[in-house]
Amino acid sequence: MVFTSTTLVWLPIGIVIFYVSYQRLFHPLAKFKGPFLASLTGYWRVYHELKGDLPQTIYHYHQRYGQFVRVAPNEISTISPDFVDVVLKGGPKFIKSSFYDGSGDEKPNIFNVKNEALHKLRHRQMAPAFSVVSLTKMEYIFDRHAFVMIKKLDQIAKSGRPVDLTEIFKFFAHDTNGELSFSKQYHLQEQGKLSLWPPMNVYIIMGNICGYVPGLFDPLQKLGPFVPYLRKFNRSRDSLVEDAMKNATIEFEKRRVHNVEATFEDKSESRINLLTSLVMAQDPESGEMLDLADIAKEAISFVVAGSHSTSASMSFLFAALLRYPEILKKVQDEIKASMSLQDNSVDLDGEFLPSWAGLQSKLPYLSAVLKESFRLYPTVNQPLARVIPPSGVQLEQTVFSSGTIISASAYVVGRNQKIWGANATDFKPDRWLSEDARGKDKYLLHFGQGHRSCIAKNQALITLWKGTVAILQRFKLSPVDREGEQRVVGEIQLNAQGFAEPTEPLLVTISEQSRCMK
Ligand code: HEM
Repeated sequence: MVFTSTTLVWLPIGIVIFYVSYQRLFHPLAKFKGPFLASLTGYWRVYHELKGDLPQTIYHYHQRYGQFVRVAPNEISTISPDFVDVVLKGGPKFIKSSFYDGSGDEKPNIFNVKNEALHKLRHRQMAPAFSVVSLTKMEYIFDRHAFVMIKKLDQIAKSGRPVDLTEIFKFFAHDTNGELSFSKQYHLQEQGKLSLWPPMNVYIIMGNICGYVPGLFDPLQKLGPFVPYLRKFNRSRDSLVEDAMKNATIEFEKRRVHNVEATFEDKSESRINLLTSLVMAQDPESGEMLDLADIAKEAISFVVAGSHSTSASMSFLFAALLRYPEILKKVQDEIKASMSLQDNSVDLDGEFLPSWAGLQSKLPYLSAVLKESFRLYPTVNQPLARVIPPSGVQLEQTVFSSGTIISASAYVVGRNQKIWGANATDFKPDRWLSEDARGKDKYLLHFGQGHRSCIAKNQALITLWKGTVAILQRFKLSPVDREGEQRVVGEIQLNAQGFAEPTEPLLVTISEQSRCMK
C-alpha cells in the first residue's frame, strides 16, 4: 500500500483524535474528573515524580474533585475510608497492579509479587524473622549502631559545629538495616560521607517511573549506558546485587551446607540476623525453603525498601519536633519523667540505651507525635494500587468494575478531613490521645494496611524509637541556618521523588544536657 503525504499527515492526527476522544468520552472511567493529561498517559505521573510533588498534586486534585480522581487512563485515586476497609483489608482477591512491575525483576520478590499464592508462601517463610520476638533477639545490632550515633553526636556537640540531622539518620538507618539484611558492616557513621550512601532512592524513582508507564523498563535499560541518571541506577543496582549475592552465599554455605548453627547467644559477628533468618526460612506447612537467588533478591528488597524509608521517617519526626519547640519540650519532659535506668538496660561501654521492651507504652506522648508525623509526612507515598476483581466493588456510592485500578497514597488519605476533621492539616499530636482517635490507626497508611502491609514495620519502629529516645535523652537541639545562626523552622515541605524526605536539611547545633532520666 502506498501512503500519500496527505495520509501520512492525517493518519497520526486521526489516531490521536480517536485516542483522546475514547479516553475522554467513552472509556469506563471517563466520568471521573482529574487532570486532562493524566487521563491520556502515565507520563503525567512521571513528570510529577521527577518534580517531586506527585502526592501534593494528587491531594490538590482531591480537594478540587472530591473522593475520586482519575490519575491515569485506567486508574482512580481515592481518599475514601472504604478503600482501607474494603480493598486493602479485603485480602488476596485484590491483587497488586502493574505499577509493581516497575522494577523489571524477572522473578518478583515478596514486595512486588502479584501471584497471591506465592506471596502467601513467602510471607509464611519470612514473617517469623520479623516478629517482635525474633527482632528483640537481634536488639544488639540496633544498639550497636545507636551507640555509634550517640558517640558521633557527642563529638559534634563538643565541637560546637552545626550538623545536618538528615545525614546522621541516613548513616544510622543504613548501617543498622545493612547489617540486619546483608550481614555487612557499612561503617557509614564512622566515615560520615554521604557519597558512600548507596543511592537506593534512585532505585525507587526508577521503579516508580517504570511503574507509571508499563513497558518502559526494557527500553530504558537499552539507553542505560548513554544516560548519566540511568548509569547511576545501573551502578546502584549492580553494587546491591553484588553485595547481596556475596553475603547470601557466605551465609548459605555456613548455615545450610556446613550446618553451622546460628544462635542469638553467640558473641561473634556470625550471630543471627535477617539474612540468617532468610537462609533458614521454611514454610511451616510444606517445609519449603528459599533458594540462594531468592534469598539475595529478598535481601536487596530489604535494603532498598528499608534504609531510606526509615531514615526519612526519622527526619520528618525531628523536623516536626524542631518546628514545634513546645512539643519537643513536652516529649523530653515525658522521657525524663517516665524512663528510669532500668528502662535503659542496654549498657554499651558505659552508655545506657533504651531497651525496646515496653518502650512505646512508656512514652504515650512521643507515640502520638510519631503517629502525627507519619500521618502528615509519610515517606512512602507510592500509590497503594490494587486491581478490582471480577466481582467489581462498591466504594462510597460508586461501583467500580473488574480490571479498574484503584489506589490511594498515604499523604492524601492522611489529610482527608472526613477522617481527621476540619484541622486535618494541622500537626496536633493530642488528637491521638483523645477518644476521637479510637479506631483511626487503620487510616494511617505509611506502612500500608492489610495483608500486603510492611512486613518489617517492627524493625523500622525499633530503629526509629531507639535512635530517637537515645538522642532526646542526651541532647538539646537548636535549629540553625547555614551560617550557624539560630532560626525558626518553617512549614515542613516534602520532596517526594522516590521515597519522600524533607526538602530542607535539618541543620542544628547540639549541646549535651543532663541525661533525661528519672
Ligand atoms: C519507616 C520505614 C518503612 C516504611 C514507611 C515502610 C512502608 C511500607 C509500605 C507502605 C509497604 C506497603 C506497600 C504496598 O502495599 O504497596 C511496605 C511493604 C514492605 N516493606 Fe516496608 N517500610 C519501611 C521499612 C521497611 C524495612 C526496614 C524493610 C526491610 C528490612 C521493609 C520491607 C518491606 C517489604 C518486604 C514489604 C512488602 C510486604 C508484602 O507485600 O508482604 N520495609 N513497606
